[in-house]
Amino acid sequence: MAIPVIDLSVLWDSPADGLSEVAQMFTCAFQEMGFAYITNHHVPQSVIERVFAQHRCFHALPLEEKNKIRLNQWHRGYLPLASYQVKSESKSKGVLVENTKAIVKAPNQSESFIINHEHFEGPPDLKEEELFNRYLQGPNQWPHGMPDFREAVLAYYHELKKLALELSKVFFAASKTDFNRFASHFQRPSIGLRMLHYPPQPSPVPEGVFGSAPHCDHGFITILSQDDIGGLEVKTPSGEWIPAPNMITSNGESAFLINLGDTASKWTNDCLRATPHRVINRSGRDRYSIVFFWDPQLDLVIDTRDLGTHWCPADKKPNYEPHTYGQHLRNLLSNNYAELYYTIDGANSEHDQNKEKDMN
Ligand SMILES: O=C(O)CCC(=O)C(=O)O
Ligand SMILES: [Fe+2]
Repeated sequence: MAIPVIDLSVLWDSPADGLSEVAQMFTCAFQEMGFAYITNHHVPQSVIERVFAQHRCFHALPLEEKNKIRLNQWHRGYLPLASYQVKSESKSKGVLVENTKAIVKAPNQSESFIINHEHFEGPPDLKEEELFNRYLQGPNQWPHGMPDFREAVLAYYHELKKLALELSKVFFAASKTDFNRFASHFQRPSIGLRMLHYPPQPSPVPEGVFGSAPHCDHGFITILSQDDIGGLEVKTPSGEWIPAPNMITSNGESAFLINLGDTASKWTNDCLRATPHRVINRSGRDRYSIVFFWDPQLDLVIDTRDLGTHWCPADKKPNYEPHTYGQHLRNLLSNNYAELYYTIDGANSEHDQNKEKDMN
């Protein structure tokens, strides 16, 4: 079983017909494999190459420099090598597919630089200082003296935002639902952009040690870009791990890999799949990837019924109770990351520091 390729050309060439055509390909891809390459995505190759060049420069900095911007309680900054171990188990279509505790024996063999949406992208009626303390609404951290890095990352970020919005329209077209009903929930999206460096893993790779342990993503849509080192693997519905290498199209452009997170899968009543994936870097070389997590506003209620009866017939009860995306995200992050967070003055943050705070 191969990872399908979705060519987005028709989306730009004839938007109305193109949308339903792409939505059909999207449905096929996500009912089955749960991963797809997208080509002709309109993100300039120069923007991708520039951000990867800067990505390498950042991770080549001395550890001391990177540690100055350690991951803070707004989930922004630098996460050192092997500091984080995946704990959440993975379900796909409601069925346990990765018993994480039994499989994972070591922290992820990767280091990351993470930015999220800019905190000033918050509700227009809130003052910045109020917003500052709200869940996940804080400032990004940037390495000192690297203006080119910041510029390259933000250029990439803004291109991917545009692309992700188009992919959201495809999701709603696949759900036979008018995107405009939800557009406002994507005006202040929850975005995570994670730039991962995977040093080569020793050979043979010990059992249970991963660059990225098997997991499903938690959110709505993920857009991944990677170098040509390989190492990413995707679990097929029949339980086989298959490689998901970088793909360069005939016009010399890098394709993106896209997948759905748990939120999208639950929203569709498990009809579309969130698929487990993992990274093992057996190449003997350094691997670099960039993951763009595109999620709705934290207060959006995820309710299958809001997508009509396309994914769940009227006479059936949906598999999940309605819940806000913020509740889901908070559970996930506090389960997996909270003890890693550093406050601005360098001390570890309280585990549940933000528990009682507002969700917006
Ligand atoms: O680095 C990769 O290729 C995948 C990383 C990933 O799956 C994630 O960060 O969620
Ligand atoms: Fe992932």
